[in-house]
Amino acid sequence: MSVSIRVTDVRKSYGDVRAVDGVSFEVNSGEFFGILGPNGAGKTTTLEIVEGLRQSDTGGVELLGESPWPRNPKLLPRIGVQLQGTAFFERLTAREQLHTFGSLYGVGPKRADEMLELVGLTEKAGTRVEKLSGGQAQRLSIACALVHDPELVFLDEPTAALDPQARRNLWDLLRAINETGRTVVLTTHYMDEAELLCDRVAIMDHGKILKIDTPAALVRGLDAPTRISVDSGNLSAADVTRVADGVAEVADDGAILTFTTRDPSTVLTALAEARVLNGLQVRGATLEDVFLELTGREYRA
Ligand SMILES: Nc1ncnc2c1ncn2[C@@H]1O[C@H](COP(=O)(O)OP(=O)(O)OP(=O)(O)O)[C@@H](O)[C@H]1O
Repeated sequence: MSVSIRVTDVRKSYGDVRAVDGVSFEVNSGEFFGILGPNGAGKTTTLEIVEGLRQSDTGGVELLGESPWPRNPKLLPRIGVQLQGTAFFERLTAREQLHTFGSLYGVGPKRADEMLELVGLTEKAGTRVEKLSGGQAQRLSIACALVHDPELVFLDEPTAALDPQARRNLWDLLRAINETGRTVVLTTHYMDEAELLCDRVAIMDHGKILKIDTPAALVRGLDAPTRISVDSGNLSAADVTRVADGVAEVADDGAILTFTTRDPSTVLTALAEARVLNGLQVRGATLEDVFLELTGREYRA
């Protein structure tokens, strides 16, 4: 497997703020790689340094075997960058926007129209960019990042501010892009998005990478108990401990009774026999629990 991106001990400060504080990671060719962290974690700054849009204070970046800084024109046709807060040319239609972007790379109008189709915007081809919805604008900006068929795509919080349906549609699109063999690097502050899309995730906070692994391995590494909840009213917290051995952290908020166990089979069997499974929800650990374990605090995007 070849390495597309190699980042070694990169640092960047803005005055007193250490935005990126000794970050190292590698991204393999064809991988879907995520940088996950709350607001201000340093994701965008890291990405901009890797893309060659920003100079690091110290440390090294190798992008497709080249140095992205100082600005490296050889890399431009090979990478696609979708920026946070899309900057479109004003007063152009979606199609004109994409044709203009394409022409900067010597890409003809046919390919630009194919991209419009790929992101599901053919019907909006004649609509001015300022009239597009948030989700449509995000998809157009992704089409702009892909129009020259780059082998590596960077997406900075592509689903921020989208409604749940639009996010899901965009996830399908991003998956399809990765399945064509392109390397995708995405930043996000959505745990579920990282868990669902990424082959590997770097969890970032306060300018540092806390851990990198597959979402499954990160969660497995926690060895966390299973969380079970049922409607309260059918049994009290005291009943739970009586009904089933090995439960802990019993909490009743008046509507839902929640507790944890390391022996879900036995507990669920006991609850079923006691006929108190109404409203049952069973949840394993998530990346949210991983973040809590790593930082000692709840995740706040
Ligand atoms: N141009 C800048 N000048 C000064 N400080 C900056 C600048 N850009 C970022 N910062 C600061 O650096 C830190 C990291 O910011 P960055 O945008 O990289 O984080 P992020 O993880 O991408 O956050 P978000 O999810 O909000 O985009 C923050 O404290 C931010 O306020």
